[in-house]
Amino acid sequence: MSDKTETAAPDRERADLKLRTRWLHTAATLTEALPYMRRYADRSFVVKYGGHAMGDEAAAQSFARDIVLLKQVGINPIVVHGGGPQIGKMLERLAIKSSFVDGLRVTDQAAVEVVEMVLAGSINKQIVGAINAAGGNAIGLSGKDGPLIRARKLARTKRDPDSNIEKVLDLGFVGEPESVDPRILYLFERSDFIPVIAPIGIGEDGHTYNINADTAAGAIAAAMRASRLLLLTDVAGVLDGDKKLIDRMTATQARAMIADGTIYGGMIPKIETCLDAVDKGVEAAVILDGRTPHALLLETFTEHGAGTMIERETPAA
Ligand SMILES: Nc1ncnc2c1ncn2[C@@H]1O[C@H](COP(=O)(O)OP(=O)(O)O)[C@@H](O)[C@H]1O
Ligand SMILES: CC(=O)N[C@@H](CCC(=O)OP(=O)(O)O)C(=O)O
Repeated sequence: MSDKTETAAPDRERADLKLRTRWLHTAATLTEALPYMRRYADRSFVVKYGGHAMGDEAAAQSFARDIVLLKQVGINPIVVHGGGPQIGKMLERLAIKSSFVDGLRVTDQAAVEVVEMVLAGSINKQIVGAINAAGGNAIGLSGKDGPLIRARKLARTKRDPDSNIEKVLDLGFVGEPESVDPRILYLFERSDFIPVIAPIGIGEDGHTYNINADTAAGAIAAAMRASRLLLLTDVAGVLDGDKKLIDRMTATQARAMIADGTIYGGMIPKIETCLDAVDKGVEAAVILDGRTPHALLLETFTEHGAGTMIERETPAA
């Protein structure tokens, strides 16, 4: 009995010490984050949340909490989401065939109806619900609201390797942003509400256009002169030839890696979006792993950051 009492006191002390160390650690983390909070206060961060990054329930909740935290400390997060895999599943269920050209979904009339239903309907509302459940106030929009995104049909050409003739490809109702009217987004800057945007645009012809979510996020970031464009995907960032993560790269490096094939497939439009965004005034664009817990917070509030940052080329002196 007396033995028990004698061991209980040191145990309690050890537990107290552990707790105190944890609190000190939390305080240190907050202090470390302070300069970043001050630097980014009132600045816009456009966060593209990809369909692959959405992953499981826990990842979605972690993403939602991070977004709420960004808003809480005075940053203006603008979420633009994808949903490629989810659109694919729905098209399959409805037995509507779809194919891809250079990472873009060829979208006919039947497909575009499904794309809008999945993106602006179920996925948009899932993300809005997750952010609201995490204590935020999210509002779902598509590029047709406002209208935020006026789209034009995407013109794609491809050189036929046999004849060497440039052929025009018809991708159906795939669009690219012709213009972005950011006025609706200014209203969110001055409120507690967080916009969550589905990458759909409206054409001059009155048609609904399916826009690649990276492209839509880049155009919105440029129109908002955002401080950051953050693209959440399902890899750690841009990997070099030895599969090692590159933490910073310039436009020249990125173009060389596309030319030598180290960057390929879905990473090409992502990099092109980043290069275009920094060219148009976004301070920096980052490609990072949306499956890593709190990737957004690590990137925003720590010196180390996360993923690959693509920076504007500084002109030679
Ligand atoms: N150099 C590279 N580093 C990292 N990923 C690359 C690279 N080149 C190509 N990729 C591919 O790009 C993919 C990310 O693009 P994508 O699948 O379109 O993402 P998302 O669905 O998130 O938009 C990676 O999963 C990887 O297969
Ligand atoms: C034209 C085009 O390809 N649009 C995409 C839009 C969704 C998207 O981009 O989603 P992820 O970011 O999850 O890939 C599509 O139909 O899949």
